[in-house]
Amino acid sequence: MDLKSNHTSPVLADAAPMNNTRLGIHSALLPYPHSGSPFSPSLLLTIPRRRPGILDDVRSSLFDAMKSSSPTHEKFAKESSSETTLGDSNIAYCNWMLKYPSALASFDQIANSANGKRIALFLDYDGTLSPIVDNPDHAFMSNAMRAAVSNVAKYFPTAIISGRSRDKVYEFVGLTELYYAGSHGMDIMGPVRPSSSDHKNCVRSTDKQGKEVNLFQPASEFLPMINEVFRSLVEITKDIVGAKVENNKFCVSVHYRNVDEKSWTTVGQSVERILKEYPRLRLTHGRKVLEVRPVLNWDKGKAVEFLLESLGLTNCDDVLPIYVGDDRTDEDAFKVLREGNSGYGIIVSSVPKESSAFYSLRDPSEVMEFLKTLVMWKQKNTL
Ligand SMILES: O=P(O)(O)OC[C@H]1O[C@H](O[C@H]2O[C@H](CO)[C@@H](O)[C@H](O)[C@H]2O)[C@H](O)[C@@H](O)[C@@H]1O
Repeated sequence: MDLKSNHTSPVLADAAPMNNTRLGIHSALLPYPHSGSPFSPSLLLTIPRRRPGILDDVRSSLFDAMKSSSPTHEKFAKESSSETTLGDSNIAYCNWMLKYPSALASFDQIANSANGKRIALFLDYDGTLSPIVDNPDHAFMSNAMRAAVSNVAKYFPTAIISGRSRDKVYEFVGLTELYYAGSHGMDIMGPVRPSSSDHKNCVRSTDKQGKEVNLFQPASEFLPMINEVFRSLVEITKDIVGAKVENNKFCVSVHYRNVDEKSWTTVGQSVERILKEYPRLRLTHGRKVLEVRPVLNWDKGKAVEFLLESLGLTNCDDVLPIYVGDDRTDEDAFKVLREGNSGYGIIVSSVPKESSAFYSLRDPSEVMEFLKTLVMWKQKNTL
């Protein structure tokens, strides 16, 4: 089966991909050119194509997007002023915290909102539970963090929602008492609920312990395409020193953290060249990573809604979902909670960045403190 077709670039402008999309059915965006799509129409996204003849703009905007995907302290200091010092960037961070207060310093406020409510906890993995490291295969979480997550899960339903493949993130976390969503929410293993079995692409399955679970994989039809594009991306980037392609099952990551900055454009253009042949795939940006994923109206925000529904926690006034994450893909979840006025997003960042979150934490060690504080608060309140 030919998985490709010649359409113009599927690359989305980076800033706010979802704002540039229109929901609805579009036959050209079906994963395969056949009728009777397995997708619910509302899961299909249409994406505006770029005008031809603006290649230079495209190149520089791609490079800018790649550059800004994971700002460092030094970069932020340089951008703030020509004579900045570390003190200035601290001031900028403190100013930023006026808008996104520390979830630790504001814990009493969070606890007040949580009084009499059931907290549901959603945690991103990379940069949230584990520090960002150069080698994605070595992004291990500490035993102390594992213990903190395990403890918090004793009191609140807890799910990990990651861009990694579900198997990989489970391998890193290794806790059976959690729910896991991999591939940016396109691969969810959650509790069995009669309501969620109504969803298309939802099947009963068993987890590694033999427990009955619901498996939701809205992008399952894309699997052959993703595997094919993974191989092409490995091939096209094989001579770029430091580039690494990771197969995350329903999406592919092309890492450029270890690539010399002079070659970042080459990485970006190589990915764009491959994606030109796959109009049903799109490109988004993460932390020094380009993420190739299906054109599907499904993201971490939808995954949160799906899990809440599976847990029987939808439309309940006494539920407070809390989502902790560091990446642009976590913004979809922050938005769902903010727009629904239903819970709190907590952004993990040591530099100021615009976010739909309510609170902030500086790094994974503060995330661990926050999880421990939640447990202590719950224990105190259940005595
Ligand atoms: O949703 P997440 O759990 O945050 O996953 C997002 C991506 O995380 C990983 O990449 C990032 O972390 C790596 C390890 O610290 C780092 O080397 C890389 O530069 C970061 O982008 C993961 O490897 C990707 O596949 C995930 O999509």
